[in-house]
Amino acid sequence: MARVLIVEARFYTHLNDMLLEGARAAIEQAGHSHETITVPGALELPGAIGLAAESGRYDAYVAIGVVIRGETYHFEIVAGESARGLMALSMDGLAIGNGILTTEDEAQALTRAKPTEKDKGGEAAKAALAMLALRERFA
Ligand SMILES: Nc1c(NC[C@H](O)[C@H](O)[C@H](O)CO)[nH]c(=O)[nH]c1=O
Ligand SMILES: CC(=O)[C@@H](O)COP(=O)(O)O
Repeated sequence: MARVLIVEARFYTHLNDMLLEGARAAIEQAGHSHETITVPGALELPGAIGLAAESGRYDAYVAIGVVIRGETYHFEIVAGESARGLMALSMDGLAIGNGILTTEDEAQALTRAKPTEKDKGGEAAKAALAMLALRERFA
């Protein structure tokens, strides 16, 4: 049984709850255990996963968050840098699923967050588990 850490940027509570539901269901259906920690925003996700990885307690990580375009260039920073940070951690060998939605509006985010629709939380959890399986295969 793998130990999966879900790291959630709690910026849009109602959307996060749906992403979390999907991620937890996917991990449980695969027979693994999970814990969840919360950070303020998507920019904190890579740093939090990096800190958690140093503990050696977890086998895989799922990053959950929602970034919705506003009026300024801030969207590009938050969306791009959070993904870049996760990618850097992946290249260091961590098994990570990226469940950060980056959308134009709330309607796009809602469709993607709902477990009964695009289920991006579940998709990210499955990606993390797939990367863990690959790591074990090449160990
Ligand atoms: N605008 C969004 C943010 N912004 C906050 C940053 O992620 C960060 O917490 C802040 O700059 C302090 O370091 N975060 C989201 O998750 N979603 C957004 O739409
Ligand atoms: C991530 C964003 O773009 C957003 O939340 C910030 O909005 P704004 O650009 O209107 O300050």
